Amino acid sequence: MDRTALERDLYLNVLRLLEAHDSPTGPLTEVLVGLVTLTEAERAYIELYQDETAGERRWSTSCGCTTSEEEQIRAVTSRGIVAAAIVSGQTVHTPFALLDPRFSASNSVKQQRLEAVLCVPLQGASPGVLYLEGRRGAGPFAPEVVQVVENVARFIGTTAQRATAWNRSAAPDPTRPFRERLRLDGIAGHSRALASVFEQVSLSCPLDVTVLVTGPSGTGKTQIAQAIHDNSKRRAGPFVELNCAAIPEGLIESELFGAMPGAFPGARRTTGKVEAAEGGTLFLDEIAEIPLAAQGKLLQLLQSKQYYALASPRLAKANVRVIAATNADLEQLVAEKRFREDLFYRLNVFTIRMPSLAERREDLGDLVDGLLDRLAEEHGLPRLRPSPGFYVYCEATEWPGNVRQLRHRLEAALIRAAAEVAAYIEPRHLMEARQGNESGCVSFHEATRIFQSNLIRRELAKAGGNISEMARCLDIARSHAYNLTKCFKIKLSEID
Ligand SMILES: Nc1ncnc2c1ncn2[C@@H]1O[C@H](COP(=O)(O)OP(=O)(O)OP(=O)(O)O)[C@@H](O)[C@H]1O
Repeated sequence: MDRTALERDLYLNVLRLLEAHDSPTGPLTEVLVGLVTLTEAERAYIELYQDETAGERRWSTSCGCTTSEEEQIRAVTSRGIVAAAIVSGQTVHTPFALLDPRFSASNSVKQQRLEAVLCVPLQGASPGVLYLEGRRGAGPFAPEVVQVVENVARFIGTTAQRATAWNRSAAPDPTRPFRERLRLDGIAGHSRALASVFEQVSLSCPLDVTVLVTGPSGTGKTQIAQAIHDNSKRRAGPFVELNCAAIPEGLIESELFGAMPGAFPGARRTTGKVEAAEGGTLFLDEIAEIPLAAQGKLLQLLQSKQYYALASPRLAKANVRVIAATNADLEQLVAEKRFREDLFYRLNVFTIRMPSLAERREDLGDLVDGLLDRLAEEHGLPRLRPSPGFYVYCEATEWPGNVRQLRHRLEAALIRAAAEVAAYIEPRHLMEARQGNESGCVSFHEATRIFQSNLIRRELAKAGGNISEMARCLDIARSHAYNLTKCFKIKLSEID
């Protein structure tokens, strides 16, 4: 087909796109196919952003890209070429990015050995680009081709935005009404199961009732207790947590209610958690572990809002709201006479059950993003984005330890990826954690081995694969450096 015919077909597809009533993703892909054919580009890609920094991607679609090529393009988008196009509002065209002084220093440009790139900003309310890369026909994109691509970019911006709106409206977020009304900081997810937990939070938070949060370990019960407090009348007061499983049996009463001198040998006046939570919320985690003797005193506190500190003759008043949590079957414990029935009924006024991660797998993507952001901040590490394959891997994995296990595995993956100075977090960064024990934790020995392996890999890469040079930098004998390289199965051919 000659160029004029290709151009005509391309503009026809743009017109069809402008008329599309349902999801415009299909017609947009047709336009990209037309652009690739006309321009002889190897790949075409559209991306829209949250803001001008081109940092947070909102939506993208591509033609001629495998998933990993799309990932590679994203590496460029966040760093240089796309940012330059968006910030200047001008087309960026380079016949050879690798030799172009504007971009040649960029790691991603170097890694991909980028040649011809044409990047045109989209017209419309949100920043975005139309990005063409590679030339099957060699040489730069011809000026008349650049003109056509600029024409197309002028029209498709608004439609691409419609695609993002369509995607969002296709999957309404049931947690949204609650997020708009309540403070639910850092609780990631948009599943129906999570929305129904939020509904229970919204019902219980304005009342001063005792709440029992149940559900498997690591599902976020503590977070929900905090959310109830944050949205209650007591939010300006303290939120005091006591993990009943973490305190030795003999100390739990003094820990909870405080003690006076003489309560036990060497006892001084100590403030208990009940007093510390005055005016606020007392969160009793792992409530099933509270010894029977302390259960009676807790019942008295719940019934009369009064208690005795150890060895105190004075009945103290308490203005606290109690939230308790457990992953145990309290009814079973009651049947086994290991938990007081009257206390169980007192605690069980309003129950919120946290679903396991298996019951809300659609939250995995949100959890991965939210946890990685938080972990990067906590450790002062770069906010590395996961590759699309990473999400797929997480979704295909069982998480018996729920969000806690996911968090630990992500933490290890982020640390590994950052140590490697990787562009993305990839499934292999997670997979190494499989060498950890069944609880998902990595032992000290294993963590040290992983650290050493990453260090050798990195230093070897810096030394251009030269073991003697790497040994000199690390101040170790060459034979030792060689053995380490062998022991960690590092292939010199993989080092670039
Ligand atoms: N929806 C969520 N969004 C973000 N982080 C979460 C979410 N749910 C749990 N987490 C994180 O997972 C970890 C475990 O959560 P949490 O301690 O609240 O679980 P738990 O159910 O109280 O566990 P346990 O029964 O062992 O006490 C915490 O680091 C928490 O921040």
